[in-house]
Amino acid sequence: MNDKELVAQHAARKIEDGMIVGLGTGSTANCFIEALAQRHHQEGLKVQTVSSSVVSAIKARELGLPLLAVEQLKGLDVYVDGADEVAPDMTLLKGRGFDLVREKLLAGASREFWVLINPGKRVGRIGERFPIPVEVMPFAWQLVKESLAAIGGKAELRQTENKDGLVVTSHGSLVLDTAFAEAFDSHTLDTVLNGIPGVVEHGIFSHLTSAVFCARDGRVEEQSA
Ligand SMILES: O=C[C@H](O)[C@H](O)[C@H](O)COP(=O)(O)O
Repeated sequence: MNDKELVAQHAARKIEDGMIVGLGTGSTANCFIEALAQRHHQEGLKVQTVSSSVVSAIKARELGLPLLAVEQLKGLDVYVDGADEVAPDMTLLKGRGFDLVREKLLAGASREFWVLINPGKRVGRIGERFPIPVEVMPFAWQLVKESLAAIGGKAELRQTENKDGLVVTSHGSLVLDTAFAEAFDSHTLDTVLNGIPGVVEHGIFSHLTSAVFCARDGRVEEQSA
């Protein structure tokens, strides 16, 4: 069993009968969906799920997990997802994929948010390895880019892998990947980004994480808020 499967199974074992479970997006979240489906089928665990992306919804449906639409939700018990960076205070950077808006919506609406990682995701500060993904309304990208420059951010529109077009998120936004030359306080930047007109969402997840489960040397370490 690899680290992603190990940490996914650890999280899936904590799910209880009757819970509404949010499914994240990405390779680690995929392992969790598989582990949860296994418990649902083998142990008769009764859960309802809601997905942060079309990809996760398709996977959940294929594996026979009961799936709710986000529109039906008034809240959920736990949201389980991976992350790109995790700071010591459990602030996250997410959004290397295309599903940032629904990911943050579900994380914020959930009673608990569990983040599944390996030690390679830990950083001293947010933005250490990746630029900050900022989702923008397509017509606003140039003006938002100027606003980001005014606070010290160098923003580039995210291109498709083979550089023949722009990435469009599942929400229909463009992404400005924004690097800051100077170290910044992630909570302050979170607030500042939230206040820029034309910004739909961004990848800093502050004060949302309840627990980080980290697979290391065949064991899972837990860090709780
Ligand atoms: O938008 C992407 C998500 O934030 C993912 O959860 C994140 O990129 C981690 O993905 P993975 O588990 O594949 O490393």
